[in-house]
Amino acid sequence: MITLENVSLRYAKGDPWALRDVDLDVTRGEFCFVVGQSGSGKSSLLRLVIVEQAPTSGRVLVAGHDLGELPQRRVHLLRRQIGTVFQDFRLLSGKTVAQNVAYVLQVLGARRHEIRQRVPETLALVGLQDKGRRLPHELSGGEQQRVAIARAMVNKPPILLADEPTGNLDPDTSSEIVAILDRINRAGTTVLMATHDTSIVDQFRKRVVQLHEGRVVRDQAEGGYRQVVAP
Ligand SMILES: Nc1ncnc2c1ncn2[C@@H]1O[C@H](COP(=O)(O)OP(=O)(O)OP(=O)(O)O)[C@@H](O)[C@H]1O
Repeated sequence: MITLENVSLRYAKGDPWALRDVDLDVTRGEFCFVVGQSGSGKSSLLRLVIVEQAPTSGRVLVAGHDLGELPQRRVHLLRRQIGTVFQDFRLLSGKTVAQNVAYVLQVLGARRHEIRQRVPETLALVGLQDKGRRLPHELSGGEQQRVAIARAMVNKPPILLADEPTGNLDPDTSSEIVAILDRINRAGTTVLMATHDTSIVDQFRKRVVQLHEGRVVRDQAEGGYRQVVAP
């Protein structure tokens, strides 16, 4: 579903490498954490997948498309297949919860009856069926992040990217949010989540790809945040 082949990235000549010789293959239906210290390249990796950034060298394939060969006019079609969630929620403050979620479908030109059906369905998926008329500032941080997840999922993309989605949340709320991502993953969506939340990674035991100075230094099934070295 997401493949990086020998990918390196630096933002400008003379800069350090943000990513270096990265090989990664995330198959359909996987849940994969990308971990590493601040500046290790996690966000850069996600930016390549969403076509916000081209690699300096190497190949990136997403949902069967070689991004190096994807014409600019097709990029928006690929992005429709990728839901995104960020640390800072990025909701539209003047719109209600339901309007925030509906907006995506409106932009995609969905029919009104489809919007009327999909929005409550998706709010129920994240447990916010009773909060559709609230404004974002009337919600807790965890609830705002649920709205962001609903917005990301309302058009049923096969891929969900999450960049530090628990960065602004307390530990219990963080667990709830990742439990929702886990549920979405179990329903078939491929999830790639960048995080430096140690307890979340240890709790959920998914595939862990660890970056250090742009290189993959660990790729472990059901891993913890830190590699446990056998005595
Ligand atoms: N737009 C940019 N222009 C120039 N350099 C950048 C840019 N974005 C990131 N970098 C550099 O690329 C490297 C990797 O950064 P990146 O944001 O991918 O790391 P990260 O692991 O996501 O960090 P954090 O956890 O702090 O978000 C860093 O050296 C950073 O300074």
